[in-house]
Amino acid sequence: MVDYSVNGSVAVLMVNNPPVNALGHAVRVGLKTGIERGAKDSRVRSIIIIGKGQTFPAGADIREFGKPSKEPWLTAVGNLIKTCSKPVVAAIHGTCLGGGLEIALFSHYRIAVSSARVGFPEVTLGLLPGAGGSQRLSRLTGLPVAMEMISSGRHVPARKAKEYGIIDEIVSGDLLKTALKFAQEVQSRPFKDRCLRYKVVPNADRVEEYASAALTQVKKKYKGFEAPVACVQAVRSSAELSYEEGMKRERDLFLQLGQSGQAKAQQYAFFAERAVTKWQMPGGSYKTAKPLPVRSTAVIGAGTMGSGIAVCLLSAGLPVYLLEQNEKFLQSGVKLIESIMAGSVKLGKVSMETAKRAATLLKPTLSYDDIKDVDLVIEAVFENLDIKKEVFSKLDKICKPSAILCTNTSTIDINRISSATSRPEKVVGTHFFAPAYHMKLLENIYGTKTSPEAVATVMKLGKTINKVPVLVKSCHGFLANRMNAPFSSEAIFLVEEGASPQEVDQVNEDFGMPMGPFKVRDLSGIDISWRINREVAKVLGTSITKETRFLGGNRYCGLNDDFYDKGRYGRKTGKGWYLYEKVGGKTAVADPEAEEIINSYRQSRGIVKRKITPQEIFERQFYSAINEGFRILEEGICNMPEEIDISWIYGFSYPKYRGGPMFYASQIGLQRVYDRICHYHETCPYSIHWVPNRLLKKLAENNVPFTQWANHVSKSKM
Ligand SMILES: CC(C)(COP(=O)(O)OP(=O)(O)OC[C@H]1O[C@@H](n2cnc3c(N)ncnc32)[C@H](O)[C@@H]1OP(=O)(O)O)[C@@H](O)C(=O)NCCC(=O)NCCSC(=O)CC(=O)CCCCCCCCCCCCC(=O)O
Ligand SMILES: NC(=O)C1=CN([C@@H]2O[C@H](COP(=O)(O)OP(=O)(O)OC[C@H]3O[C@@H](n4cnc5c(N)ncnc54)[C@H](O)[C@@H]3O)[C@@H](O)[C@H]2O)C=CC1
Repeated sequence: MVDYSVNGSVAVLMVNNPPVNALGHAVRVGLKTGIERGAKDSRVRSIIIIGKGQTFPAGADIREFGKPSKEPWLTAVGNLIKTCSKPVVAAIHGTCLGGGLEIALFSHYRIAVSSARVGFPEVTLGLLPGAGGSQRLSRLTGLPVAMEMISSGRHVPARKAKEYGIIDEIVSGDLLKTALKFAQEVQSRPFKDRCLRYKVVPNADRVEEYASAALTQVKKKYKGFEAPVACVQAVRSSAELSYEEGMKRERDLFLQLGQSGQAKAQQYAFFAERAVTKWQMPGGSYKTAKPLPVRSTAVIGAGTMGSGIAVCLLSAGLPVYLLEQNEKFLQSGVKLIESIMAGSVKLGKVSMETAKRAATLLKPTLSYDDIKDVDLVIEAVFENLDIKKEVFSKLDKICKPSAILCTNTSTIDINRISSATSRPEKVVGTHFFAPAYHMKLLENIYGTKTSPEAVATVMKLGKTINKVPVLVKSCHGFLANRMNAPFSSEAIFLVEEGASPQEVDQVNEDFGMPMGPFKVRDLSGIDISWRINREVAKVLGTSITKETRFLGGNRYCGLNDDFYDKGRYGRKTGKGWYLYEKVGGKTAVADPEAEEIINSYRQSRGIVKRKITPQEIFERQFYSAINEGFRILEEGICNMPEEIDISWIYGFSYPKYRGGPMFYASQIGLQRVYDRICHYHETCPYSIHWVPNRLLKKLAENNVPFTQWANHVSKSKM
């Protein structure tokens, strides 16, 4: 795990623990023995720590967290480095993160190649640097930088790290060779004063000012997360306490966070995000299918979603033909793209160069002839099967045979769309979430005839455009929207029965959702849900009228339709469930006119308003979604609960510190969740989504641990 060799007068400790050289127990033992050996070795006058392969250690081995800790701890290894009688040089490439940066900061010198990145990402795992990082970094960089770096987990490029004082020298050429030269040079220099613990924290007297600014910022930016606040407190203690006391404070905070549910959930989410990349479908998987190259693209429909999708592609440097049905819509799409880009530049999310390049890569058109040679097309026209079929039939005729034809439909079964083409194997769903340029989820959907090659192509595309792709099998609503349907319907039923949209939204926001379901409806457009409901009715061979109380045997509430009829489509019309300051406004306030629509809806149907508790609001929305999640697993729409949780985190901004709805259910206890679902099945019997799921029942009765749920999933997908 750590290879010891001597080159002239320099000992080289080469960490060899692929893929990221994580500081697991064996590596810590190896480093300890290596330093001890180097200190005793009479040939050796200085020591290098370096990573083999891709990277310097990228942190502790996260898989060891929560298990009984085994000595030596990282702090003990670090103390050996710090007090070593010979100078220790950390030679950095790749990612020097978390425990890796702790090791580097314990070392007497740090050199790095320019492509290296350093950081303390512990906060993203619900933790803080636990081996003294919060005490040492501030002594190097000063309090504001240390507070920002540690509470954000940001990876800092080597050059910036040099400006901050973290890196002593940026080097080029072969890292080991350069490090050997450097390590020889420093042998004659005094190095005891290089030990960071003896340094004074710069501007320590301004700690109150810095800490209060940092706390205000993190509470706003990372609302609900415990770790960022603790990170600021830990750094703060480096200025307020002695080094020893500061170390103790950091350790106490680390242990507190380590025991919190948030850390467990965030660490689960870390591995879940990686697990979903290992996709499988009948006839292929991430291991066997090869993606086709995507060098040029087209987006059909330049509305809300089409424009956002175009921005994603353009930002990744891909040329985009933007095709609309007429000049007016085309121009408004182009304007939308320009304004999204300008907004992203203003927020520092996109560089000016990227925005300028994007403008040259965008090719607005009204002609299908222009797109005949593109590698991949994404359709984002109205959510109407007939229109989509017409578009796909045209694409089939015009596009080159190898082109991948994608649809951004939010609900329609891919098989119904691909049936309009002669190449259903090339048709795949690429479902973006609104706003497409911001939300990270890309729900990729395969139909019965979609080829693994087409799937591999859109899974890779997802990574290229910086999304988190999750693969699901086609069904009505797919994974995310199918689960969201009961969640969202229950929100309306609750208002129908007596809650206000504000009360429902508040419960969701208190739980950690960034926006309640009514604010979300206003954002995505009440006209969109209106259209979706009509499509559902069409599939069911029926239609929706003022009298509709059941759709397909399921409870139906027409409140959304009343808002639609009044032209209240949400933000886009300046009013929906809320009132906005202007058309396209963002500030939602309660609107007496909306309340009036709700009241008259209730009156006209003889509904007597009742008081509904926050607990009932929470359970009816989240538990109905969880029940649907188990149905999705049971049917093999996805392979594992991680795919559901990641879809919620990146598609609906579900709070990562709760892990995702399925993980949350495992923490509540499946028996309790199952019992409450049975209760609502009795009290709200008119919704199919309350029929208690059999898989959930089985897992609850047998007390099956979360890690084994996937073994009970239908294998029809493989
Ligand atoms: C490094 C990356 C940026 C690389 O990204 P990429 O190339 O995209 O690869 P990935 O697909 O992400 O990863 C590849 C593969 O590697 C796995 N992996 C990655 N990182 C880790 C890891 N750190 N541990 C384990 N496994 C890892 C990943 O899962 C993939 O495998 P797969 O899942 O099978 O596909 C990127 O990977 C990345 O960002 N990684 C995480 C970096 C990170 O977060 N680092 C920080 C970790 S936390 C840390 O370092 C904290 C510490 O060091 C704490 C030390 C404190 C010790 C002191 C405690 C004091 C109290 C103890 C006292 C107790 C006793 C008492 O006194 O009572
Ligand atoms: N709005 C949302 O939150 C989300 C919507 N979706 C899906 O994305 C698709 C598009 O939705 P929005 O962008 O919201 O709709 P939109 O109404 O904002 O835009 C649709 C655009 O398609 C154009 N169009 C219609 N027929 C066309 C044709 N034959 N050829 C070329 N252009 C045509 C229209 O002129 C319009 O500009 C739908 O399938 C919807 O279900 C998916 C995820 C989220």
